[in-house]
Amino acid sequence: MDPSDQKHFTVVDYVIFAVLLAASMAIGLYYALSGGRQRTTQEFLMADRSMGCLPVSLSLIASFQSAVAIIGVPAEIYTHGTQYWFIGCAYILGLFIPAHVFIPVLYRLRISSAYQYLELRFSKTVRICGTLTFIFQMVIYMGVCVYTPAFALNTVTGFELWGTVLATGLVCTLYTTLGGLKAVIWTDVFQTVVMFAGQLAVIVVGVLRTGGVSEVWRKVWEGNRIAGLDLNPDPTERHTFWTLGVGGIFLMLSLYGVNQAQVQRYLSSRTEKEAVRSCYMVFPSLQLALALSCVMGLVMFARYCGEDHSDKLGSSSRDAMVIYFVMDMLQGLPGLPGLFVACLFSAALSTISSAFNSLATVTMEDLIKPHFPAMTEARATLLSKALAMSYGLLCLAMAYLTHLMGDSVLQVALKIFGMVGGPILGLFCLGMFFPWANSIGAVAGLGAGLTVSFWIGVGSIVTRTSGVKPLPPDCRVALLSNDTTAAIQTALSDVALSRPSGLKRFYSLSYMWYSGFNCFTVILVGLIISFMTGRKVLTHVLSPQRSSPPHHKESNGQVGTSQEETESFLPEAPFVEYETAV
Ligand SMILES: O=C(O)CCCC[C@@H]1SC[C@@H]2NC(=O)N[C@@H]21
Ligand code: NA
Repeated sequence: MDPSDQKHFTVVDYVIFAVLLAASMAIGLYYALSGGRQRTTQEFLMADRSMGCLPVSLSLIASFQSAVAIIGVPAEIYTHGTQYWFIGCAYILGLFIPAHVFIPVLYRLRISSAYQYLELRFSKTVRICGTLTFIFQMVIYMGVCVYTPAFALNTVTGFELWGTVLATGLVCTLYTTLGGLKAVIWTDVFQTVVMFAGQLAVIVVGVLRTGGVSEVWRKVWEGNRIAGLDLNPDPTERHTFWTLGVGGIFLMLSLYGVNQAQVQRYLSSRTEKEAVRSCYMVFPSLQLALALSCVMGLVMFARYCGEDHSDKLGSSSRDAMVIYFVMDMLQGLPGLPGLFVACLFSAALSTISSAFNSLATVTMEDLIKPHFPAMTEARATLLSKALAMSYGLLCLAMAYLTHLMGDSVLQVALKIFGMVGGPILGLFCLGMFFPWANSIGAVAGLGAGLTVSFWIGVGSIVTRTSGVKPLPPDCRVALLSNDTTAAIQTALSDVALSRPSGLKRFYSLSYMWYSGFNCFTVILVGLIISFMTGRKVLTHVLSPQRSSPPHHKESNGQVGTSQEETESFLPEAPFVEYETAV
């Protein structure tokens, strides 16, 4: 991109960005110096289980609404139209099921790591497998989240790339390490507000500069960006109501039902009711977040009518074009470009800090504490902080790796969730809904699920055949009579989608089905292996009906549940050993 076209920042913009980092830092310091001063893991990792539903719900949004969505969704809408908006239909069951199935089971166990459930239900091995899979998923996802805003900004504005990544990563690591989960949740609240404000500013200015609402509507309507209800049942069709509205439910369950970052927020709520309420409160905010990013894509389309600006942006993807659009809109309005940069980094920081903290929690609870039961609270807290710091640095390394991935960032993130989050969801479903599943079946199921998911995922990258054709690129085309446009569309679609067959068809499964498909693979294989290896029938499973396990008052008034108390809560009924199936 030639320097003359680069959009520059005024001093005000840099100041606003610095204020964002400073405010986040201040919140971190406040929680490092107040309350219990982060001296126990209960406080550092679980916020003393004292949180209310408002901060928890905003923090739940912030955890999986990163710069990837802020940049990737408008690029998606600009290129392919509003079909993606139907993922909003998945939020209904995608939040209702976590609120009434996953939260009751996990909250009553008074655990810190979601994967402790897997040991209680299956075995320590299954727990370790779940934890390692989660760590793998979040480390890659973190890299994408750190890299996205820095790369996009650098392409368009010359904003110092690695300096930004470093500044963001270090500030985030610091306040997460100093202030623990309380700081992470309250910075999430602050950053979510900044995130919405930034997107709203771009939309308002964009609409005003593109001739007003009616003009924008006319252009997006004639640019056939307003998608109808596409009920095409073909699972290889990238975005349809089924892949987004139904496949998206499994994506949501893998994130809002069993992902440690979200489970930890439910567990940090002061009561189970608060946790359920926070889950309900996510719904409107998530719909708002989705609407803002979709509308931003529509305004961008109305502004550029699908023209290709690669001459200005060089080879960079549509993602970078979103930043180009924002700078084009906000140029000359001092402070607004800075607000949008703050919005972008708020989205990134709030996701990364949640990832650090949840990674430190599971590493501590699942991988370290079981081997050092006698470790003192002080040492455990110090170690947790060291872990948060080291994950922070690892994340910077992952950012560089992202540099090497292709694809639109939204697609990369959603594929990661589908490929890795899907099998973990399958593991929890196997445990909660299938009493006759046993540990061997669980491990085998997870292994099969991950194998199949990477087979499809890698296969789809290698055989990138049906590269989805964007809709007609230009408004002018759309201004033709509808049947001409339809004729062009048909011609395009016939040529583009040379119907893949056999294995190629398998590879071209929509990535929005990865979560559901992999979840079912784990369950299916898990059940088959369980039947083959002799069934242990649980007379009752850890289900919502059960009362909470016994717990005792610690000396400092804290409520705790010791390991033996949890075990006493376990289905103590004797396992019934069946003859191994012939
Ligand atoms: O924004 C990201 O970091 C990842 C992309 C969005 C992840 C999923 S999509 C469904 C749900 N809605 C969100 O805003 N985030 C999650
Ligand atoms: Na975020």
